[in-house]
Amino acid sequence: MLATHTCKKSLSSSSLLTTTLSRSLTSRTYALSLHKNSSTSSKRTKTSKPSSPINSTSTHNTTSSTSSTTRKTQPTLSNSNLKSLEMSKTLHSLSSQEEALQEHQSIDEYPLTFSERHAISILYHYHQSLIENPSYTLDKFISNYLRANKIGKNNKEVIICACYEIEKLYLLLDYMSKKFNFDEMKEKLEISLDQYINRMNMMKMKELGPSAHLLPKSVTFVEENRKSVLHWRLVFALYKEYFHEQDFEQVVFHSNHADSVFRKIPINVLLSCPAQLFDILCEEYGEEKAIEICLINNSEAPVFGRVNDVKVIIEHKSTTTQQLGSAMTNDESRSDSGFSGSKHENITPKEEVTDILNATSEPNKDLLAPLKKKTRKFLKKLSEKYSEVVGKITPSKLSTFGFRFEKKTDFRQWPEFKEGLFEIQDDSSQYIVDELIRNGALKQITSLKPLVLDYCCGTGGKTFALAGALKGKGQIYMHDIRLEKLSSELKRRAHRLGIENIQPLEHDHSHWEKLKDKMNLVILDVPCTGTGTLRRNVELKYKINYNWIKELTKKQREIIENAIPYVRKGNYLLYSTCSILSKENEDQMDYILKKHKNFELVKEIKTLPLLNGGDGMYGALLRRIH
Ligand SMILES: C[S@@+](CC[C@H](N)C(=O)[O-])C[C@H]1O[C@@H](n2cnc3c(N)ncnc32)[C@H](O)[C@@H]1O
Repeated sequence: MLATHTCKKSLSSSSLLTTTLSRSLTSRTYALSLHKNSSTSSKRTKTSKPSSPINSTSTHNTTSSTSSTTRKTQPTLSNSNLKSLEMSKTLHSLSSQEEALQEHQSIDEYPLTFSERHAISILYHYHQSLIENPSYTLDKFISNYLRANKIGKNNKEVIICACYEIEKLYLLLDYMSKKFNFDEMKEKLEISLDQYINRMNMMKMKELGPSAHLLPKSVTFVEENRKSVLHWRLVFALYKEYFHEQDFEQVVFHSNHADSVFRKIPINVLLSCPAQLFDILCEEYGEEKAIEICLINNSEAPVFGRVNDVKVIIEHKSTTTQQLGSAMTNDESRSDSGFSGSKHENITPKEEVTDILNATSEPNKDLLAPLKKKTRKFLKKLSEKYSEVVGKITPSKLSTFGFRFEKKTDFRQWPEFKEGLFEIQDDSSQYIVDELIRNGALKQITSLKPLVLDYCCGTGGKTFALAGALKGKGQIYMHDIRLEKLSSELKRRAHRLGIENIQPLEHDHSHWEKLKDKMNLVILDVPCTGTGTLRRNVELKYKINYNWIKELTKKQREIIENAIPYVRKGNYLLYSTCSILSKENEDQMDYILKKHKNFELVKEIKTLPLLNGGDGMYGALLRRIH
């Protein structure tokens, strides 16, 4: 979700310095304000010696230990003498630090902007928290962090992108930071960190005045974890030096550094791909293809949308679409989306929208062609309104309702998104729904009120993409082991997309028994390694190993066994993953076909992640013969 933010923004762009805090941390501005504000305290501390870069740390340490000692005794500080003693100590150390700071302004070669500091802080804390909670996702961690720190919109995008980019390359950056001699850089970073700590301490002391002994923990925390913070600063500096806003492949294979820096690094580390995963990819695809996949995993993930046919093509009463539609000719606007009037009156005439449900011919891509035409018309209007923000909006060549945004933005704020006229969904995921469900299973189902069970529904991605083909008929049962947690998001999303025929089914629901042998379609979008989506879930690759794959394939088989009894004779089962590993895909198909002789394979699709294209996915449609 967070990954929809742009990564093109420069980490050091001047827009980053717009917050009060970051402005006050810019060395030059800070020195100036210090000069103006500190004349009184300077007078009082004529005797204090200016410190060298090295003893500026010790000055700070003195301050810090004073404040932490004071913190411990704070409850007894009712005596006014004690208070003034404390205050004079604070002012004394404050002014000596000011002098030290002014002297060393020019040395800080690695000053950090507001966003950069937060990005480093996020990565550092995220890696710490993984020790206790290995399944914590970076997405979730960043959301929580940004909310807790009330980070504004402008800074958010830059912080998120920096975190994603660095995490993607972390194996390589970590290796470089440990194996290569970056002593000069390390030394400068150390000075920079000292200066940062000093500045923070002084700012806080000034802010707190007589209560300076209450110096916030965050600053002393940095000191206590100095080594780790320095490590992350080095990782960050290396990222900026070598990879930021540069083509990764060009840098590691073809740049001036390629020979001097990168040649000695093992290939999997160079690609920031853990050894086991790299071996698995090589085994399956050969080394050349494995390298290509890893390079794609290190590239920026494209953003695909899906035009919601439920609202845009089949029926509509949206004011936003009316606005978009008003740019069309009257004829177009009427036939394309029925932009006015009641829901049922506005279902596009049957002859115009292919009736996939009742079609009887063999699967044929052209069946979806009229829908594709309508999709393009809608996208044209969307482009006219937003091209300045998102660049080109290109219709997908693969899926019927899919399109790609050239640039990323916070689409979720657009009225068209809020009204459910489009959804964010990967192109390959849509392609599987088009080919195997819309053009496959649903076309063959004769029931006028089809029953569908989405057994691992998550927040409904696959199901919501097929819902338009049902045109409000039948029933979609939604199940997930985490249903309780997901159900509010599921309902909110369904409501936004205008889908009414869904029914969440709790695990212990009494209906389960009655549903056996009744489903026209069971969808099994099972939990998997996500090896087809690693550029979106950047931390995932570090978790993939043989053991986990073994556990997952076992779990997938259990889910298959649990769900198979619900398929009605003559009807369908869709098995899908966002993995590109045969153990989770073709091997599971072999397992089903061998164990359940009453099923036959109708069609299988596998995609690999593509630069500027869809993710790696697998889908197989099976039919229960008897
Ligand atoms: C790949 S995700 C599904 C994504 C969803 N179909 C979509 O398109 O957005 C897999 C889902 O399987 C669920 N799951 C895991 N174990 C399960 C089980 N034993 N039974 C049912 N669902 C399970 C997970 O909670 C997760 O939401």
